[in-house]
Amino acid sequence: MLKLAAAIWSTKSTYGLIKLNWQGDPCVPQAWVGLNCNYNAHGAVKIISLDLSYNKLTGNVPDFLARLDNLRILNLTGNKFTRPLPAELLRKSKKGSLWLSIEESSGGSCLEALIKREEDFTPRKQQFTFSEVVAVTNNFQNEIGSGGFGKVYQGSVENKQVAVKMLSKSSSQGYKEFQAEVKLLLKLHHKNITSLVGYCDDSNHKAIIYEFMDNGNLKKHLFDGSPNVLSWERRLQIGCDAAEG
Ligand SMILES: Nc1ncnc2c1ncn2[C@@H]1O[C@H](COP(=O)(O)OP(=O)(O)OP(=O)(O)O)[C@@H](O)[C@H]1O
Repeated sequence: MLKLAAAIWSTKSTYGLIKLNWQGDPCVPQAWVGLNCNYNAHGAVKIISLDLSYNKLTGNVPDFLARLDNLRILNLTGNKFTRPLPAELLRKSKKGSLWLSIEESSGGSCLEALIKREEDFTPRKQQFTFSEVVAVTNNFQNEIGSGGFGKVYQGSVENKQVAVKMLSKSSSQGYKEFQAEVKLLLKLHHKNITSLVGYCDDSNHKAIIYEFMDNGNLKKHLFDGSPNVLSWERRLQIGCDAAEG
């Protein structure tokens, strides 16, 4: 455990590959691991995901992995660990607080697994007709911005503020990107990712409806030209939160 912590500190990086000194197994002195971590208020490292896959690791899966409170994704696939796995790891995985991959046959990436898990939980109607979009935006009354897809309008769905992005025919991002964004957001939910409220995929009109984000465009708050520019600590935290999402 100590060696893992030391290795992580030495990278001074929140993402990447590090070399791990695997204690207690002379056959496998080092392993390449992918990790994603950030820091708590006291500067201590919090590991969110750990990818130990395909490192030919043997022996017991260390108990301390179950004590990493922030760990959400643990990929142990493609090793030769002794069974059973630590009971606490299995309990967390069963409870849903940890995505654990151990079998090669389970296949797929962590992202695919997370999406799969969401698919099991979220079947609800999110498709809107164009006339519903017209009603949601009060006939496109309030344009709040424009981006890669086209114009963005403010609206409301069931008394909740929403932002409606209309895919314009001249947009730099086409129907493929539109479909990819909708498909992904339908399945993926994370506190740091703006959630999808719905979409419209009529033959002539395409729209994506998101939850409304107050306080304007983040870009304005991040750059020095802003009158209320945020502190560097705050900006770094926002960067880490966005990357986590
Ligand atoms: N969910 C939202 N809540 C509030 N305002 C939003 C929301 N989404 C977009 N906007 C507004 O619309 C503007 C354009 O957003 P949009 O995401 O289309 O452009 P972008 O940031 O250039 O991204 P991209 O090029 O990937 O589409 C934003 O700057 C913002 O003012």
